[in-house]
Amino acid sequence: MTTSAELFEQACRHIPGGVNSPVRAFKGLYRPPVFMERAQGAYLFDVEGKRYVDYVGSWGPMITGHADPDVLGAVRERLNNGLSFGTPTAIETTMADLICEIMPSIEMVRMVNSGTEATMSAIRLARGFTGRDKIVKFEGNYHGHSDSLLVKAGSGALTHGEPSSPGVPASLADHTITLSYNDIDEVERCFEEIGSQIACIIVEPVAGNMNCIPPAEGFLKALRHVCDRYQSVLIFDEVMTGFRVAMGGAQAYYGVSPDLTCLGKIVGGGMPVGAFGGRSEIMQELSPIGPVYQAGTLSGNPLAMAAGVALLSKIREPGFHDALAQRVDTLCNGLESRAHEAGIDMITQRAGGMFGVFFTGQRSVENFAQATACDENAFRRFFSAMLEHGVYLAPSAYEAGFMSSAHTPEDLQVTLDAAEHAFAQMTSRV
Ligand SMILES: N[C@H](C=O)CCC(=O)O
Repeated sequence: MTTSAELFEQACRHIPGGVNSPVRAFKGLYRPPVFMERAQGAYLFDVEGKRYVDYVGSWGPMITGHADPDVLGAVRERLNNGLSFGTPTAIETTMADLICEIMPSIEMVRMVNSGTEATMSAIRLARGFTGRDKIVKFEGNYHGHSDSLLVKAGSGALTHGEPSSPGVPASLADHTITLSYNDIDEVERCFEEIGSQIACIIVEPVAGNMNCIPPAEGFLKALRHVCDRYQSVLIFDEVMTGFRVAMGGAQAYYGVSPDLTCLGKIVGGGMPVGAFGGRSEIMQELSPIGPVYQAGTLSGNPLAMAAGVALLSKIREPGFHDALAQRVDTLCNGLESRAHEAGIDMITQRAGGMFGVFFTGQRSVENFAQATACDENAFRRFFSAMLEHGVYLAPSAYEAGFMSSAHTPEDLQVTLDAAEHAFAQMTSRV
């Protein structure tokens, strides 16, 4: 049997850092990443045969668990027709209709291949529509790895200590204004000064790329008002939150409509898919009807559409998201009470089917400064102990956890038992 450590060594020969996305590398966790062999329901199975209860869910898409038979069946059914045609196909319209029905703020939508493409394209469209260059984003929000957006970013960039990446021209980064998440006064001050130059605000309506930070009361509404006042475009990056915090995404959950929405993860059912859409007036600026260019050889790929349509159709069932949130509550309440009993400063934050664990004595974590002030060492010890006890959490203190409908009460109990062991180990080493 080849171990994860051996596979990692082999991978590092020809793949930078041995991984195809940095967050997978377990950097700073004092051990090589675990190589997985297969996944089923709530579980991952590694190459050495060990089973893990999984709360990463491929970073979000696996909301009904891994290898969902309905999603696999939909892909199988299409497979023999061919992989990709580079022509329109009817299932792209099925997908567009479904998205527009589920998220009424989206009147027109275009499919792309990843969340990064979705946000990058939405920014270009907002700039083209308004004729302005400057964009506002928030510190610790991550919108993929395109140049304009890789400034003071969260996710892997933050995990690896480089929230702003070399390789982004300073002249381009100059157009990106980064403000503090949840600080509406700062947003208002910025717009009072240069509002007429700002094309858009892009925001994660729940900041899931610096752990899990819900919006402060009134924050999203205030962004809506500011954008209306200055005719800037409000973009919700719902790559993570879309179809997860509620079927209609964070915009339904918090009752605020953006002008444009970026989607990814669940919309592709586990295949590489993204989408961006919104008000027709803006979307009609896109080529071939408008002048803003955006394209993709594999965009709207029929297999990917089949997977996405099958998953979206399945999770529309009434009660699905309430049950998911209920599981998150059971898990988070259980973690908090066990940490409390062990005398460990730890809190959880939640939004529908996503959650975060913070090692802090604070009562809540609301922004980048507070998130980065949490005890990363405690997180590392917790992560390692949980892994040892068969629970796979995101290997970073800055990533949200994801629940699926495949997680059973027994899986949650296994997780809470593992946490009890982990907290005991942590206190015995302090
Ligand atoms: N937080 C990232 C995406 O949402 C994690 C996935 C990745 O960067 O590979």
